[in-house]
Amino acid sequence: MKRFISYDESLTILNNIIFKAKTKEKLFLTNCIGRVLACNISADENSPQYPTSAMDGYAIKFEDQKNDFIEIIDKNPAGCVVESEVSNGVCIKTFTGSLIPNGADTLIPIENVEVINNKIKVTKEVPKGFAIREIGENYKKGEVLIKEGTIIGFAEIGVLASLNISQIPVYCMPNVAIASTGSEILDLGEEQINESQIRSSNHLTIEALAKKAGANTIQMGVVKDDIDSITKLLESGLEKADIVVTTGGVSVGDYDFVQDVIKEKLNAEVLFHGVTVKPGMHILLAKKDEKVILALPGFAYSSTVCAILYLLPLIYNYEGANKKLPIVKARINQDFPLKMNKTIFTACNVKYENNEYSIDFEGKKQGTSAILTNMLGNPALLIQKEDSKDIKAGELVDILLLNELK
Ligand SMILES: Nc1nc2c(c(=O)[nH]1)N[C@H]1C(S)=C(S)[C@@H](COP(=O)(O)OP(=O)(O)OC[C@H]3O[C@@H](n4cnc5c(N)ncnc54)[C@H](O)[C@@H]3O)O[C@H]1N2
Ligand code: MOO
Repeated sequence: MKRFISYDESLTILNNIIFKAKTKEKLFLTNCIGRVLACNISADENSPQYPTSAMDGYAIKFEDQKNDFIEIIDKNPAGCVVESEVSNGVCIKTFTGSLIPNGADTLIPIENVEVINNKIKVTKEVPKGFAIREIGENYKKGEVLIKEGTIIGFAEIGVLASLNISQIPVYCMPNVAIASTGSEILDLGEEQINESQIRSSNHLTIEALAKKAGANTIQMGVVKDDIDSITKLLESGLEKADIVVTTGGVSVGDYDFVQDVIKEKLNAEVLFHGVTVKPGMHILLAKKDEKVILALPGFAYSSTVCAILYLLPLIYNYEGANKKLPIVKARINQDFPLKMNKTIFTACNVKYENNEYSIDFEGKKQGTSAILTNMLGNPALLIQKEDSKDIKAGELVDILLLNELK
């Protein structure tokens, strides 16, 4: 007899899965966007390495601002190293990004001087050290700038480039094998030979989700409801992949063989089979050696919601990413009673206006868990926890933003 566990229990089990030791790969910087850094990155030099000008102006000695005139003895464009030095009574014209010449301790901006016959007269004084970027202002030699486990984004790429680092180690992404089971489902292009057959969407929806999350996907297509085909499919999936995802064949029908194969043919360790969620109550999670099998229900909306709730966190876990599903608060426009004692995920429309998210259900169809079209447009999932109260219009509720996953 199936023992249904709560959504929270299922997440605890999911989050406790330990995959085999993480492997690393070295990639060029811009191929690492969204990936997890596999080492600490420290600065091997100060930035800036030398005092540098932050403005266009004249490098002077601070006390010379009182002088009637300071003589300009040289020009110091960015990218050059000027030989001359600043001493009392003389200055060097210096530009943003140029090194501050030896002897100078202050940069007086162009706007604060009058130039008369190759001399400057200070019209507005500045404090000592003005507009000089000190050694190590940006970072100091030896400072850990980016920690192992960080997700690489634009700022990390820029900092790595400034360190002249072209390749970095990142954790490998999991290989995810995906297949849909069902004697009534047809793969793309397969000929329909009777009216009961439908086109399979699940294997491709899940491939899209997994790919967007960065996983390496292995598409295994569609297999019929027979024990041998499903056994071969799962064995082959487990050989190639770290995570095998199937859809269909996990509920109570005579032809729901996926669960039997997982339990009896593969002797996999079932971590749970049955969760009090809607949709997706028949979901099954199992471990075989260091690999994971996620068997999702066949209905298109169910399998998609479950892939979001369970497969994406498995991918984040595998790559060591401290990532969470995008769950935020939103204001709901209507009463929404809790229809059953389960954690329920209902498709809604979301918009962001006046600094808050709001949701409505306009155009959303009601019916079975087959309605994938409810996820088109600007969708989110309203989350009602199983122990929660009926929702009243105008309240703040939890929603999962689906377009963030697209
Ligand atoms: N007596 C009961 N019947 C059902 C129960 C139950 O508790 N008692 N649970 C229902 C719920 S809830 C779900 S969800 C489904 C799950 O069943 P399976 O995982 O075994 O899925 P299938 O029966 O294979 O398919 C269900 C449905 O989805 C369509 N389907 C299947 N694969 C695909 C695909 N790749 N792409 C698109 N659509 C697909 C399939 O034709 C069926 O209509 O069981 C309920 N029944
Ligand atoms: O488990 Mo089903 O997905 O609730 O319709």
